Amino acid sequence: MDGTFPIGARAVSSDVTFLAIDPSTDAKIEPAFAVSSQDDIADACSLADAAFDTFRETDPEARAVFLETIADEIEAIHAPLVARAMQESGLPQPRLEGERGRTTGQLRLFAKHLRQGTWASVVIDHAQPDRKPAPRSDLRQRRIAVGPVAVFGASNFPLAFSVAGGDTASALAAGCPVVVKGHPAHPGTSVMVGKAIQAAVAKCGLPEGVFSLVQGPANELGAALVNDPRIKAVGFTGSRSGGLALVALAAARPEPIPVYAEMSSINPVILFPAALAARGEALGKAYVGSLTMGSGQFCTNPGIVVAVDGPDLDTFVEAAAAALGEAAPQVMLTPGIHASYEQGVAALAGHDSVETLARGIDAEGANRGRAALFSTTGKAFVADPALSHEVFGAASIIIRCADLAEVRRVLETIEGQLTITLQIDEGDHADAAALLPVLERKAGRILANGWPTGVEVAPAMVHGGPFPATSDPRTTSVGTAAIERFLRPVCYQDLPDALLPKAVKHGNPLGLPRTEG
Ligand SMILES: NC(=O)C1=CN([C@@H]2O[C@H](COP(=O)(O)OP(=O)(O)OC[C@H]3O[C@@H](n4cnc5c(N)ncnc54)[C@H](O)[C@@H]3O)[C@@H](O)[C@H]2O)C=CC1
Ligand SMILES: O=C(O)CCC(=O)C(=O)O
Repeated sequence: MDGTFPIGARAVSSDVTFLAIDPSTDAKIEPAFAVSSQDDIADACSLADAAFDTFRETDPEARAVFLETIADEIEAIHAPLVARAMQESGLPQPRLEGERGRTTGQLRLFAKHLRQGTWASVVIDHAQPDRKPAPRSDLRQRRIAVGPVAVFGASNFPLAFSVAGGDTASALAAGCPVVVKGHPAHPGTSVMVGKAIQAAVAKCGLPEGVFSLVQGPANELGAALVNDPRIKAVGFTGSRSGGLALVALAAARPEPIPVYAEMSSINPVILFPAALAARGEALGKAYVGSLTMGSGQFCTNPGIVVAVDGPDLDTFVEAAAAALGEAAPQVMLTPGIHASYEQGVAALAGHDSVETLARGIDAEGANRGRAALFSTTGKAFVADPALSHEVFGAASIIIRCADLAEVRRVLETIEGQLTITLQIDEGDHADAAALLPVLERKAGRILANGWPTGVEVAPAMVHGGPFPATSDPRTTSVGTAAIERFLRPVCYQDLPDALLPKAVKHGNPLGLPRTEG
């Protein structure tokens, strides 16, 4: 690895460099990586703009082959890539092996989606020259790519939500050139994946500006990228403050653009009475498994549990506290994320209305996240919005409610969520059904008798939700529907066949599915 980053077909170096940090030791890791300059951003955006018209009109099959080639290139560097990602993130090998599989699987799923063709949403309203009182024109609608897209890699998924993650895969599938702003926590991983994409661009004979990667430790870099007039949309996963900063920048541009930011969520889990009575102990153990997985560094982490107080909840709490007390400390992603976790846990521990139920095993060593379990009452939770703020890491609050009406009030109080989980048995169906309309207003995904962590990458998936889970609740950042963020409709009225794009030509040369009327 040589420390350069890919802009179009070039490998760019700089005298200004930065180093990654191994969070398990706080030691700096070689090599030094070039910091991108404002000129590099302008170059990347200019190349992306130049590539746009050619890339967006490639046949779906050509883009499908491109996505598959990226997957192949990433697989070809599997072992060194996983090794570098482990060093830079502190995440264990099996997790990163799985994440690599999810990344390449995601690219291949978008390839399949492109071949299937519904994404183009072709609608043909045939001309009705004899219609009375006025004839109808021939109207043909398809969707085209919005333009070059800026993608911000996430710290907590150095592969699946980073340089070749879901935002990049969906934007490239749509036909948008992509400029990634790599997360400064994993520059080596970013460069390795960025160069794999660069190789795929060359192998597929695509214009070089289809992909570039810029990186560096400063936020200003990301701000400059969002402000570049050639960028037409932004994909982001990270903090609420970061996401909102980008939304504000994008809205203040002379030409405002959409920002699809996935930000904060506390992912309530509701324990309904019959389920709690039947399997409180098992639920307690399983909950801690989901909570402590990956040191809790998932935006889908179960941050609150809501249930009616009583002996059955006590059984759940005892099992959860016992399991959490044995939870081994895990290295967190960055010193900053660890510090902000410690701060969040200290604030909860010091809150007058919050009881600390258990802490995970303590350990020597840098950036070790020690799990934490708290409880409070429904009344206290409703009274203090601070208790519903995300603590990013393995911390969670059990909310003891007086009755199901208070459970409902708690759910009505919370902000928008990525997920809400129901633990239900048949005896709970009526109570759950009564609550469902409230839950639908709050979350992008409602699940029963599972746990929210571990999002399936599939056509029906919604990884989104009302603010602050995301900045735009109408879409998803995971699954094939994510492509819709980067497409817009264009209608062709009475254009001669010779001028029509292939997608809407009379003979349908691309064989795309059509709705005709
Ligand atoms: N909900 C979620 O999925 C996640 C939440 N987080 C939260 O974010 C905190 C910090 O973690 P990070 O991953 O570093 O997230 P972050 O939001 O601070 O940074 C993510 C990316 O956005 C850029 N960025 C942030 N603020 C910016 C600004 N004002 N202008 C331009 N660019 C900006 C950063 O340079 C980085 O590339 C965590 O402690 C945690 O609370 C982090 C990861 C995932
Ligand atoms: O739970 C998952 O698999 C995905 C979580 C996620 O999107 C995130 O943490 O950013």
